[in-house]
Amino acid sequence: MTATLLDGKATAAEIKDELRIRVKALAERGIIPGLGTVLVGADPGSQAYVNGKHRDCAEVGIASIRRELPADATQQQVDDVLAELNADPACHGYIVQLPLPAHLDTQRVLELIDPDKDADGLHPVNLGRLVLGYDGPLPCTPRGIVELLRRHDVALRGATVAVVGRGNTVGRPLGLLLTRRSENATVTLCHTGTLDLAAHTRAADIVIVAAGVPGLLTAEMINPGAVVVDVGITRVIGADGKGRYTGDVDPEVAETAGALVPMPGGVGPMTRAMLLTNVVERAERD
Ligand SMILES: Nc1nc2c(c(=O)[nH]1)N[C@@H](CN(C=O)c1ccc(C(=O)N[C@@H](CCC(=O)O)C(=O)O)cc1)CN2
Repeated sequence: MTATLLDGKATAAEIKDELRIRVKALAERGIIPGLGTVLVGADPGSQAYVNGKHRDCAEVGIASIRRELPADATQQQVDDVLAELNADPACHGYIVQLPLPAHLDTQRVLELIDPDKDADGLHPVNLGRLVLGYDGPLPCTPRGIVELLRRHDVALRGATVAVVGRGNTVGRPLGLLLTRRSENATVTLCHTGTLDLAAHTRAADIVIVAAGVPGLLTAEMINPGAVVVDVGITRVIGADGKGRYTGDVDPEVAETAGALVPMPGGVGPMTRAMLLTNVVERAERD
């Protein structure tokens, strides 16, 4: 391996240390930040992610508010839980764990979250604020990627960045974030309709892959020395019959890249740290 690994787990731990201090300062003002989670169904992956969020809260002193509904919950039951959290003064921000069961209307659910309590930054009002360059909670994964690169001195100003994937949670908001005046990167947003993906990734200083296609980015597709960020996380069944998570970046990329944000241990822990940051920032505005 030649690439320097940019360790998201260690950076997230640093951020949690900083948040612990800010949470203590809030406590002195009589404010305890509260994060709510809404989990519908019993998908083991989603359960593990929600459990992780509550472990993180306990680590930094944020209060946890958990709401769980069965997989066959009606839209009305979900709407009622959101109305309850919107009205709860102890809840500074909350998330609805995605994906939701197919019979539920994800767009409606995201729109019912009070934009002021939108810890994930995925409400249309907050994504609109991002488009317009206004302040607001930022989506956690894009924010985590930018923060990780910043803390590892990866220059964005003037850099060319290929973002692969145009989803609403990562690719599209990431493109917006990277092209803000404060970041000033030049972004090419690639997607399934892109004709020559490798031509775009090869031309980039930084390649960020959030396509959900295991091994999509191979070593021949990058400029030697490029910075590569693996956002993919797909559950696959290995040759041993056991399930495991795999990223969008082929392992051989580590021989050609200058730096690599790996999966696991890269973007995932940063996503969790940014969720806590969004909640603390919201509580600091009280
Ligand atoms: N409402 C939301 N739903 C979902 C989001 C989200 O940001 N908001 N993102 C993903 C799931 N997710 C958080 O919810 C998440 C996924 C993975 C990780 C993580 O730390 N992964 C590890 C590897 C896997 C593991 O060891 O379990 C890593 O990258 O090191 C954190 C959060 C979809 N749903």
